[in-house]
Amino acid sequence: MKKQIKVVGAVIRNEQNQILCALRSTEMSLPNLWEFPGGKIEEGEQPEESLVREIQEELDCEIKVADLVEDVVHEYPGVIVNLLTYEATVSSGRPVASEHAKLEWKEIAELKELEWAPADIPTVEKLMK
Ligand SMILES: Nc1nc2c([nH]c(=O)n2[C@H]2C[C@H](O)[C@@H](COP(=O)(O)OP(=O)(O)OP(=O)(O)O)O2)c(=O)[nH]1
Ligand SMILES: [Mg+2]
Repeated sequence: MKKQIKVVGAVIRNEQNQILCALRSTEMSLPNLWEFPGGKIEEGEQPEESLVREIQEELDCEIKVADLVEDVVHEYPGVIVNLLTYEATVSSGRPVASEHAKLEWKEIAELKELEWAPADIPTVEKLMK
């Protein structure tokens, strides 16, 4: 059976209603694709807790997590990913990329111009509705 992983991603919005988009680096899996920053849920964690932890690790800032945006199951060649995306805002600090190649704040209308990781596309579509 294919490995299944549970992953959380943050749809971080600023005061101008822009969304923080993160480009995966060449050292990561799915290189050069855009994603909502986040990562794997660890044992015993609630998804919201994982997201706060992952954003602290990856972006060195604190977020406040709000509503669920999408719950997507996507089958990649080697793994099945269950991606939960949540609305979030920065509550302390400023996002700085430590693992990603870059971070960009984008207008909702600009999101479709980026090349997203496949599991993220339903979230992007939901945001554009
Ligand atoms: N974080 C995140 N991962 C995603 C998204 N879309 C998507 O397909 N993935 C995939 C890529 C990875 O195979 C998997 C987990 O992502 P990850 O590399 O961020 O995991 P992580 O932060 O826990 O990092 P690590 O411990 O494995 O180094 O989910 C997304 O929007 N955000
Ligand atoms: Mg990650």
